[in-house]
Amino acid sequence: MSDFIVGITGGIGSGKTAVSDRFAKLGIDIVDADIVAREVVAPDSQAVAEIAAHFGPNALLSDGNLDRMYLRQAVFSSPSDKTWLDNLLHPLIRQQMLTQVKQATSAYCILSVPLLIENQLTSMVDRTLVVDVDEATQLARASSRDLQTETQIKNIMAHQASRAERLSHADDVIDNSGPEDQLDPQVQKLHQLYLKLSQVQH
Ligand SMILES: CC(C)(COP(=O)(O)OP(=O)(O)OC[C@H]1O[C@@H](n2cnc3c(N)ncnc32)[C@H](O)[C@@H]1O)[C@@H](O)C(=O)NCCC(=O)NCCS
Ligand SMILES: Nc1ncnc2c1ncn2[C@@H]1O[C@H](COP(=O)(O)OP(=O)(O)OP(=O)(O)O)[C@@H](O)[C@H]1O
Repeated sequence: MSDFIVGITGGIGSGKTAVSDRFAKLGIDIVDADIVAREVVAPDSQAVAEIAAHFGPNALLSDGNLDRMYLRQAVFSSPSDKTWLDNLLHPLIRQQMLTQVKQATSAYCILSVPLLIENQLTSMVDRTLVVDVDEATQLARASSRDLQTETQIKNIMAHQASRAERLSHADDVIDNSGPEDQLDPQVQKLHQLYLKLSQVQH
């Protein structure tokens, strides 16, 4: 198991995946909460059965997978449904992230979690790295990627920590306001730092 865990966080569309892909290229093991969140709702899982019972058959596609568009619409317009889904999934996601972190073997490992601050998960990590862009950039990038309207993205952002709140928890910050290749030197620099810190930890 890697002894040193770096948590990456950032709002929707901030560039967490673009950053963690670069650490992965350097040989660092990545545990990604968005991927884990999909694993815990595999077709035929207990969680999917509970979701179908709560939201009705429209919440599932004919192949047994979640209808993610339907659910996104449902939970981000109904606080009680969002709380219900979060209460079901967040403990499962947390458990599965812990299992995957234990399997990591690289010098340090990365835990990428959109809701690291919101769900008070900073105690799971040794260091918090925030991927930072302004809200207008988040909106533009997330809406062009996900084919969601800016109103939908704004609504999701309203359920996440503010930029200032997130930055107040940061040990390190990556500025992703420029073109993607400006991430490379920032990731390289932090990689060297994390290699050093993980050695001190031993
Ligand atoms: C509602 C669902 C089905 C919509 O699926 P969809 O494919 O449209 O979104 P996806 O999972 O790719 O999430 C995209 C982004 O939305 C944001 N987001 C997702 N869920 C939440 C949430 N409960 N609260 C705040 N932001 C959220 C995150 O920034 C995330 O990166 C899905 O987001 C979900 O299962 N959410 C509950 C689990 C969760 O909290 N996941 C995110 C962090 S672990
Ligand atoms: N510096 C950049 N310049 C232009 N586009 C970018 C940049 N960084 C990321 N993107 C694009 O913006 C979108 C969001 O980036 P990415 O998926 O890495 O964010 P994320 O934080 O993982 O998002 P989410 O939390 O929504 O999953 C993607 O389509 C990505 O290709």
